[in-house]
Amino acid sequence: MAPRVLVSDKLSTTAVQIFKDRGVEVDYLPDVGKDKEKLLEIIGQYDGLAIRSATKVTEKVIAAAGRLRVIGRAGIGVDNVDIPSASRKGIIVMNTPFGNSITTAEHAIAMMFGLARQLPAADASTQAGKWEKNRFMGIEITGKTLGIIGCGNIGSIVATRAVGLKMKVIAYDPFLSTDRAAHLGVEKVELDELFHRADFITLHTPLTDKTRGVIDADAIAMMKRGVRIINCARGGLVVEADLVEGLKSGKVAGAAIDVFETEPAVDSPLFGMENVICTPHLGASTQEAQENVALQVAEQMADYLIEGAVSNALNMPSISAEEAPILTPFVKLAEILGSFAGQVTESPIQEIEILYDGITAGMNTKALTSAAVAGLLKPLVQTVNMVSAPIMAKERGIRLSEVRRDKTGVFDGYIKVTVTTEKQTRSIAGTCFQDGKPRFIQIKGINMEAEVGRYMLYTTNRDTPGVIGQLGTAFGKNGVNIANFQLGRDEQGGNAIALLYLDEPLSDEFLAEVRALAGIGQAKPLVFDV
Ligand SMILES: NC(=O)c1ccc[n+]([C@@H]2O[C@H](COP(=O)([O-])OP(=O)(O)OC[C@H]3O[C@@H](n4cnc5c(N)ncnc54)[C@H](O)[C@@H]3O)[C@@H](O)[C@H]2O)c1
Ligand SMILES: O=C(O)CC[C@@H](O)C(=O)O
Repeated sequence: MAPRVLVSDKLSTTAVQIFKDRGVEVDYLPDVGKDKEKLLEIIGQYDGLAIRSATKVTEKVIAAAGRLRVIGRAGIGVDNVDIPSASRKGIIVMNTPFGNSITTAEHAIAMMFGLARQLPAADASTQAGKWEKNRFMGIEITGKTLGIIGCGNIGSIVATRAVGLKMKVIAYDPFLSTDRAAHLGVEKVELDELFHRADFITLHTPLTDKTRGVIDADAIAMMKRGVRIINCARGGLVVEADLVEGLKSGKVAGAAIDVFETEPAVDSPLFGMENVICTPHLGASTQEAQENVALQVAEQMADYLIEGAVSNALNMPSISAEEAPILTPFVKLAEILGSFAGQVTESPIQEIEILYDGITAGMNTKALTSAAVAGLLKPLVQTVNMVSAPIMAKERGIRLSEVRRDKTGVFDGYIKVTVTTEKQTRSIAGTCFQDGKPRFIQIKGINMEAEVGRYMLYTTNRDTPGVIGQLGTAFGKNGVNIANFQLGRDEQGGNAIALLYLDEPLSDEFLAEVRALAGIGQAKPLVFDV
C-alpha cells in the first residue's frame, strides 16, 4: 500500500507534485492545521505529516496518530512539534535547516532599514496626503553598530550583509569561535557588552530556556538610548511588555517584530505604537524560500517513507535495520554523554575527543560520534541533528577526533566524551548495561555509577564532612524528592562530585539556595531526553 501524507499547512504545490511523482498519496488540506478538532479526527489515516508553523503537533495529536511515521517541517523551527512525544512513539521529526535562511536574514535587514527611515509610517502618512517631511527624520546605517544575538545560519548571513553595508558588527553567541567570528568579519563580545554598544540589535537564536526573555527590562536598561531592536527569530525572546515600556520611555527608538509571544498575534500592546514595525511571521515568506523548503521536505519525507533513508532528522540517527538492535542503546548513551558535556560547558568548545573502549570500538562509531556531537550542540543549536552535527562542529572550528581501543576495564565497553574549551578540559564516560539503559561511570576522571534521569543535578565540592548532609537537608526542606544520589571523589579530602536524579526540575530560587550552600562549588541542573 502506498504511504499517505497529509499536508496540513500552506505549502508550495511543488511538494504535492513531488509526493505524487514519488508514489506517495497526498492530501493537501492547508486549513486543517488551524482546525485542531479536524486534525485530531483525520491524523490517524496518515503515515506522514508535512507542516509549516500553523499546525501544532501536540502530544494529543501524536497520540491520535496511530500510523504516523514522519513529521516534516518545511522550515527551521520545530517549536510547534512535541518532539519528545514523537520520539517516544518512534515518529521521526525532520526539518529543512537551510532552505529559508537567506530569506529570513534579508527580512531582518529589511526591518533594519524600515526602522532607520520609518518607512511604514512615512508611507502611511504620505498616502494619507500629509507630506510630513519634517516628521520622518531618519538615521544612517553606515558606521552604526549592529549587535547580533545568535550567530548561526541566519545570524551569520545577517552579519555578512551588514558588513557589506559598512556597519560595525558585534555578535554574542556562546558557540561562535574566535576564528569563525574573524572569518565573518564580526567582533565576538559578551552579551552585556553587546547591549552597551549596539545601535541596532537583531535576534537569531532558537527559543530555549536560556534565550527566553533575553530582551527584558534589565537588558533594555543596559542598552544605548535610541537603540533599535529587531526580532525575526522567535516570539518569547523579547518580553513584549518590557519592550513597550522601553519604547514609551524613549530608551528604545524603534522595534521591528516579526514573531510574537502569542501567534497569530491579533492583539498586541505593540500595535499602533508609532516607532514599531510588525509583520505576521513573514521571515521565511518568499517564493524562493518556500520553494526550497517545500521541495526539500517532500523529498526527505518520500525518501524515508519509501526507502527508509533518513536526513535532517532531529530525533533519529541514521542506522541500518541490521545494526539497530545493538547500536540503538549506545546511540542514546552517546547523545546523553554529549548532552551532559554540552549542558555543563559554558565557553566555546575547541576540541571533542570520543574514546570507544571494548565492544563500542567495533560499532558504527560514525553514528555514535554524530549522536554525541548532536547531544553536545543541542543545548545551543536548535537545528542540530545526527546528520548535521559533525558539519556544524567543523563550521564552528571544533576539532573532532575518535579513539578506538580494546577493552581496558571492568566494563565490556564504554564511551568517553572529552571536551576541551578555551578554559578547561572535561570528560564524561558511560556505558549500557544488559538492560539497555545508559549509566554514567566516570565524570572528570572520578568513578561513579549513576542512572540517567530526566532531571538531574550535578554538583562539585571539596571532600569534607557535612556538605552532602546540607544538600540532603536543603532538598528535604524544599520538598524535592531525590530518586537517586551518587557520589564520587578523586581522593580523601580531594575533589568530590555528586549526581542527583530528581523527580522534578529545580526552581531558580532553590537552585540559588543550593549554590549558596557552604562547600558547594558548581551546581548545574541537567535535563536529559529519557
Ligand atoms: N521569522 C521566521 O520566519 C524565521 C525563519 C527561519 C528561522 N527562524 C528562527 O530563527 C532562529 C535562528 O535560526 P537559524 O537557522 O539561524 O538557527 P541556528 O541553529 O543555525 O543558529 C542559532 C544560533 O543561536 C546560537 N545560540 C543558542 N543559544 C544562544 C544563546 N543563549 N545566546 C546566544 N546565541 C545562542 C547558537 O549557537 C546558534 O549559532 C530560530 O529561532 C528559527 O526558528 C525564524
Ligand atoms: O513557515 C514559516 O512561515 C515560518 C518558518 C520559520 O519560523 C522557521 O523557523 O523556519
